[in-house]
Amino acid sequence: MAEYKEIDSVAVIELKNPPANALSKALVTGLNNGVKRAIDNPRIKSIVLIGNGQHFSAGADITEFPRVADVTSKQGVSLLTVGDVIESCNKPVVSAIHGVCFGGGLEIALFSHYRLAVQSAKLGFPEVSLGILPGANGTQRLPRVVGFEVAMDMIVSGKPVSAPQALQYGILDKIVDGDLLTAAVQFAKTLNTVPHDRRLKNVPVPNSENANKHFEEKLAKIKQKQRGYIAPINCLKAVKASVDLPYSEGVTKEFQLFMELMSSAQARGQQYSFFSERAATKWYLSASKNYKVSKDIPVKTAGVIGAGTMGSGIAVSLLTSGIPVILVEQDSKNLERGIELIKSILQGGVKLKRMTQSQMNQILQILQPTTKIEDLQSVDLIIEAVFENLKLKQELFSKLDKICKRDTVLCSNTSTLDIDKIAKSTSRPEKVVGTHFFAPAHIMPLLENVYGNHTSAETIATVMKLSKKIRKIPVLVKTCHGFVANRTFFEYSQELRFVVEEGLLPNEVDDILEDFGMPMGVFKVNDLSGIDVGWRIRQEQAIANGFNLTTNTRYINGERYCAIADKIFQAGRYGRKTGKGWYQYDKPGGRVAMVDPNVNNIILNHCKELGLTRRKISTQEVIERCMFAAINEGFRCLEDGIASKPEEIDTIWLHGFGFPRYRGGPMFYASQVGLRKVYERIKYYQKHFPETSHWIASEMLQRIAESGRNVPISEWTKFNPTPTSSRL
Ligand SMILES: CCCCCCC[C@H](O)CC(=O)SCCNC(=O)CCNC(=O)[C@H](O)C(C)(C)COP(=O)([O-])OP(=O)([O-])OC[C@H]1O[C@@H](n2cnc3c(N)ncnc32)[C@H](O)[C@@H]1OP(=O)([O-])[O-]
Repeated sequence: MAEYKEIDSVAVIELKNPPANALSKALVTGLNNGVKRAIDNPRIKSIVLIGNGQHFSAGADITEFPRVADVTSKQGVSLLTVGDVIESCNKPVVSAIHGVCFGGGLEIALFSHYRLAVQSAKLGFPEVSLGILPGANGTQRLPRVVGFEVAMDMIVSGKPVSAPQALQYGILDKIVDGDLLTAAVQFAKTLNTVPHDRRLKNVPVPNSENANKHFEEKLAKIKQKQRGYIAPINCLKAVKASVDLPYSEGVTKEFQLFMELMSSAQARGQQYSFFSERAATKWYLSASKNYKVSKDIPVKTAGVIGAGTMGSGIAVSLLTSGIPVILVEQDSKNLERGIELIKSILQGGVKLKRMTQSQMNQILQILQPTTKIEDLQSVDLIIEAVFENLKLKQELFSKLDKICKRDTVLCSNTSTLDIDKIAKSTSRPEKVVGTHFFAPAHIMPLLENVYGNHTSAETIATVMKLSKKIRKIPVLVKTCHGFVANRTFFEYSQELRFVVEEGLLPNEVDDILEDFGMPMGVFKVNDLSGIDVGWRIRQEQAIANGFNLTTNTRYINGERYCAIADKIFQAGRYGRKTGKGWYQYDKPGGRVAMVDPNVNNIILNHCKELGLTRRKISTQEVIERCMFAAINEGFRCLEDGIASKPEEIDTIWLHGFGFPRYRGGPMFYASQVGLRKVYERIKYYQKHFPETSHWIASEMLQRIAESGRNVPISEWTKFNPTPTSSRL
């Protein structure tokens, strides 16, 4: 766990806990023993701490966090005790850093007397994203090096800094070239004693004159931008304590704030999210087809068909990851519009200093716009982003099948359509796969990849690998209408339309959802995505299923239907783009949503026409109805084998719909409410709304709820009554 060796008069202690040298109890104990051994050996004059493998250390071992008592135990060796041993050691201790030096890893480095790093190293305190704060005195030590303002920014944002930036801030003493160990040992040999100011607890916080002002400003920003999150606030308070209190009292304050977070439900949700994102990327179809063994096809060039908002965003994601793109549109006018869109997205990146003008120009060099689909004949992968129409997509895929080389992977950016039906139009169904991007495609992190019955493991491996390359968080699901994202979101939003039909106004519903932690209420989301888009999808579905959908429709095949959205469409209110939808906007395309009495009239008249008596609906009822409807559908996705584990559903909601990270995702939220209660409430709503089939409880949910025990989320799939896939 921590390997000890001696190079001349220098003791080298190597942190070794693959893959990221997480500071488990065992590693911390090994480190402590190593430092003590070096202290006890009179031949040793200085000590180097270094990481084995790719990183110095990713910080405390998060897998040990559920056992809060272990992490904070005063017994045995903790990060704090080893930190004290390092700092008080009379032999100089040098941390030699490569890869990442995060969280507890950076705290170890700040207990050390000197810090060296290679150019590519990254240093930071990401604890805030796990719902906690740097609890091994990081909030009291970093400000003593970099000053209040920089420490506050680093700890509250959780964003790492590069080695050159860390050198500029004074976190590093030196950046070294060549072999890190050799350089660190050489450096350590030049050191004899530990000067007073090399022990950070002895040093005052520099540049803290305006701390009160910076604190207030930051607090206001957090409350606005990270509404509902408690960790950033406690991080901020802890850093402020470094200015307000002497070191010994500051660390006590840090401990108190740390413990508050550590025992919070938010920290549980955020830490679950960390692991669920990783679990979701691990796909498994069978022993011979899974993320471990299946090989991908390298994607050196790509094609994008359709240069609308989606296609342009997808092209930007590929281009900015260094993948040359051939962009195809049907005519030069649309192509020109797409190129302008791409340029304006890139220009936005230049404005935000995410890239330079010359980097933008280089990116544009690898974009090849064309109106000839034949130009795609030799690309490795194509993503189609044309209008959501099955016939259109089938025709396109059939054409691509004839044009492209045999091993080109054909992806559809469909958000609902059955991948098998698209694949059927080709002679290579094994190469056809869904890549469902979320708008805006160059920003939203989620990529819902969809496999059909014939999609090969090689094709899946290719899109999963590509997703990571283009900085997306991929989740693999099986094909069905709407996949996981839209299947679950549909039930959520449908239930909220019923709530409006029964008594609340759209803005009242949106306020409740935003207080719950959603970044935007569902009606604002509708306005953003376009009321006309939803209307068209409903109409297409109606036509496909052979019924007529009008503003008078109340039931479809005995199922309750709410036509208010259709009435909003009929009034020419298509959403933000027309300056009016569920809300009134400051201008077409504007962002400022205002309540519109005309919308309220449409709703009230609708209810009058149908003879519906409106009623008061509580916040609890709104949350239960939309969340439990989505959760029940999530369980059905598991039953149908569309999703293979709850973590996939949660990752989709976190990164596709901005579900609050501190709640973990809808399935995790259900686990926190308790599945017994969720099940009982679903049964209750089924009794009250018998004409809505999404209130028929999933059998899997029922089994878990009736098992009589609190089944952990990791064991839920064992209760699946109809596993349709062999996936784990
Ligand atoms: C009394 C008070 C005591 C106070 C104590 C508190 C001390 C401290 O302040 C708190 C912390 O340090 S909090 C910590 C603050 N630190 C952070 O928040 C850092 C979180 N980690 C990261 O940012 C990224 O994982 C890396 C950049 C390290 C690697 O990225 P990459 O190359 O894309 O790879 P990848 O796929 O991401 O990870 C590979 C594998 O490593 C696993 N794993 C990773 N870190 C782990 C950890 N700390 N632990 C356990 N496991 C960790 C990860 O799960 C995965 O496992 P799998 O089974 O293969 O799926």
